[in-house]
Amino acid sequence: MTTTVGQYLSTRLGQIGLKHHFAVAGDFNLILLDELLTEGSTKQIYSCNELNCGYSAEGYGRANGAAAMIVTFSVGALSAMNAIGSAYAENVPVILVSGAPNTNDHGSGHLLHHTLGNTNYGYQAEMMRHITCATEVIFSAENAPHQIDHAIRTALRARKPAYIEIPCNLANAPCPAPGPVSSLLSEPAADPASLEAALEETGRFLYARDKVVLLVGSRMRASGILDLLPALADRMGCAVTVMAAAKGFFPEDHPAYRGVYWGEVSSPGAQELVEGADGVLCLGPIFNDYATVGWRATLRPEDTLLADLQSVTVNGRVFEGFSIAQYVEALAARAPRRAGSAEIPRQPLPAIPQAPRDARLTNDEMARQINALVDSNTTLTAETGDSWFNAVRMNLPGGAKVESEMQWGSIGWSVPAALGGALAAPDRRHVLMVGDGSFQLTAQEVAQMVRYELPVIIFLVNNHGYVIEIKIHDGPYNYIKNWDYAGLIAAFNAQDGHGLGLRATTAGELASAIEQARANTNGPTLIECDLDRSDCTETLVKWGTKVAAANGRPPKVS
Ligand SMILES: Cc1ncc(Cn2nnc(CCOP(=O)(O)OP(=O)(O)O)c2C)c(N)n1
Repeated sequence: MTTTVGQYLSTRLGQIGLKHHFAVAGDFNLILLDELLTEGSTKQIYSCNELNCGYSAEGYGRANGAAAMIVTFSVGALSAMNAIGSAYAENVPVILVSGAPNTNDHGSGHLLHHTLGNTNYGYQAEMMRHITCATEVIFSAENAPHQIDHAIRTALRARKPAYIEIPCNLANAPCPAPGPVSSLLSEPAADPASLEAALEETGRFLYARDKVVLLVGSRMRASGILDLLPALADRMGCAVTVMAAAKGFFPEDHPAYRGVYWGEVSSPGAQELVEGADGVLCLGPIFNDYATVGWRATLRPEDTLLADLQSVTVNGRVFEGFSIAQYVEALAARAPRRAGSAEIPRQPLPAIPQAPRDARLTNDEMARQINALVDSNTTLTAETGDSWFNAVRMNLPGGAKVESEMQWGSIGWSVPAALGGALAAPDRRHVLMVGDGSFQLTAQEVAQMVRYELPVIIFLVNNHGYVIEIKIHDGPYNYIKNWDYAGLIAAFNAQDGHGLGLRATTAGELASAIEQARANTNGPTLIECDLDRSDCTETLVKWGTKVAAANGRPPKVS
């Protein structure tokens, strides 16, 4: 029984749970795209460019567990690399598939279009090795199944992107048909001795302490066990905090929840709670410069247990040989009760008073009205910028989710990512907060939201410039050309669209726009929120000055 290389790939993508794949056509991938259409396991979704294609796949992978994208060689794949970098940094398994030159051209001395103008076609795969967990260049149809399975299996296990290169003359070449997909989906069993040793050392850490706090980090997105965390909290009876990049990873209506720990820009009481605890059990944290507010929010190593996706470090020992899912599942069944930290009451987030309807729109009023829109079935995507700080200060109902990109932080990510998330989870409400600066990088993907009739509610935060950069370090380079953002929708609709573009300059106009957005279920609603440039969150100002100081550290004199 045989199939073709492209249909083998298509079958596998459907078997691992994808319902869509993203693509931009190019002459090196057209036959491959045909094979995917013929096999039909996943719907082919088109993007305006390969960078947006990658961001959409990354956003889809966050909601769906994995994603795939098909681009053409060199001019397509190199454009997608920024998005694959995001998938790598944010632990999202995106399968990047690139069409490639005909196998007969290798070693022929032929110069090919779209290449660097020499006869070495291997540079793309070499570049991809640095930002993927597996890179497979297919040269024979017979070996293609093994290579495709290896790339997908590795991506799923490592929670990282993988790269597959398919020559244009092999996409419809016959190859062996696939065996059971279980060989791609099975997780390696835990090493019993290592897991037991880690749990025993964890017990010694916890029994020696009373005021222990759980701190949830953004790598937990890749763990697949966020729904297990309340059970662990209930078992231990301790307080739970989340890092900013993990906002929404623990239900905020759970009695143990105590807010976002982000150093001096934490939720009220969270910094004192975490830094005053005699033990912090960290799950999947990323302590980078932004998360530590310029290396100022650091925990005492001797009082920190660090549980990462494939290892646990505690009491000066490191344990591997199991996944964080296996570790947390076992811990939730045997951890000692450590309720001291939960005796400290939760401090509420400062309430934002409702502005009069005719008042000039402010950042606070915008955040208040967006927060009111977020319900238990909402996914809120927050772009790099003051949108991070607006998202972090919101009160989330249980079930609400927040997607951000605080490790990679590539502006423009959020617009295509919100499209991907909306495709992956059509039963949820999708709300996007994106600044004017970021929006200008990937704005055209709103046209694809119109095309695919995705009712994403977009809050375009027009504070007239790169305000996050202004707060870090100002200069003429932070001021951008203003657009008629609401007016863009008319261009994107182009006779056949259901997009809606609205502009809000007062509290009342915003309230009315949100009501219209709720009713617009056949396409995106872009609400341009016009703010004064000086109007941003206090936390952004405080955080920006500290990050600027960290960037400005003088070189060490040796
Ligand atoms: C691809 C990429 N290029 C440049 C940067 C640096 N950067 N980070 N944030 C910004 C400005 C963001 O401005 P907006 O989206 O308007 O956000 P806010 O004004 O802060 O609400 C830049 C220019 C970046 N983070 N990513």
